[in-house]
Amino acid sequence: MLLETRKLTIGYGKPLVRDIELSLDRGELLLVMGPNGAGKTTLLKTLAGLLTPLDGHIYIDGVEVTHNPKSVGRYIGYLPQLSLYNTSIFPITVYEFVKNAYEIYLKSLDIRLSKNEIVRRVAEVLDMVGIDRELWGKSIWKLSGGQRQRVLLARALVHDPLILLLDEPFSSIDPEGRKVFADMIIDLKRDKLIILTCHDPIILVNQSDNIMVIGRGSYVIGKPGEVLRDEILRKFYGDSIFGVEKHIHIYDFHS
Ligand SMILES: Nc1ncnc2c1ncn2[C@@H]1O[C@H](COP(=O)(O)OP(=O)(O)OP(=O)(O)O)[C@@H](O)[C@H]1O
Repeated sequence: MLLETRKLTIGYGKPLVRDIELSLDRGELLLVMGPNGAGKTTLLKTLAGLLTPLDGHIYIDGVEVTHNPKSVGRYIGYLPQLSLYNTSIFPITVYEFVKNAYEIYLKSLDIRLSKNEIVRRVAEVLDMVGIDRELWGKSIWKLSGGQRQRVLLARALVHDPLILLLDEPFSSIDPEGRKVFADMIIDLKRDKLIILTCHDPIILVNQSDNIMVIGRGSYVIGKPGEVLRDEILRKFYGDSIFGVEKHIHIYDFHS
């Protein structure tokens, strides 16, 4: 298994969700759902080594990484929630944003590449996510929401990680852009494990192997058909769930 957790308890001082047991492999897509404040971002940050779990264990490729965040870096690409990037702190171009992240990664692992190799990889990954070359010199704060998400995806992908953690990647993307972004994710899924938080599972439900719903201190995980059921979702979302024929809709008050 590429990523496993045993009795993982996440939270800030006091537990948000206890005893999370995950067993996930390459080529899989896990959608993580749950109401606002349930702990979705906290889970992703904990798996990314950015937060220390309150209890339990995380294994990548069979090796325990729980208290060794440095060892997680090469495996994981993390796309944070866009809201974190809404304010411009300092001016940085699209190209520099991805290049800086790559250089920091290489330095952290003491990997030496030539300038040309770095330039080639950054160009390759920006092309891969479909960012036109005329945008490369533009400040990332001047991009549209959808373009910025692509740049964040490029940054998450630049070191070719096996695990991609995507925190609400569809926020601020219009329906057409969502479809394009979803197709990119489906393509990446071929040789990676992807864990993605979202409020509306519909867009990727047919490609997901498992769905996890977290909330009220607990969680459930299973095949989409086992989890996306009225009585299960009602447990986590209460009355904000309503079923219409075979579709389940969730009110998204997030934005
Ligand atoms: N740095 C922090 N310190 C203390 N508590 C925090 C911190 N960050 C988040 N929290 C709290 O932890 C809980 C879970 O937050 P988290 O961001 O993981 O939820 P979420 O499920 O991702 O929510 P959303 O759907 O709104 O993004 C919330 O109650 C939040 O206020």
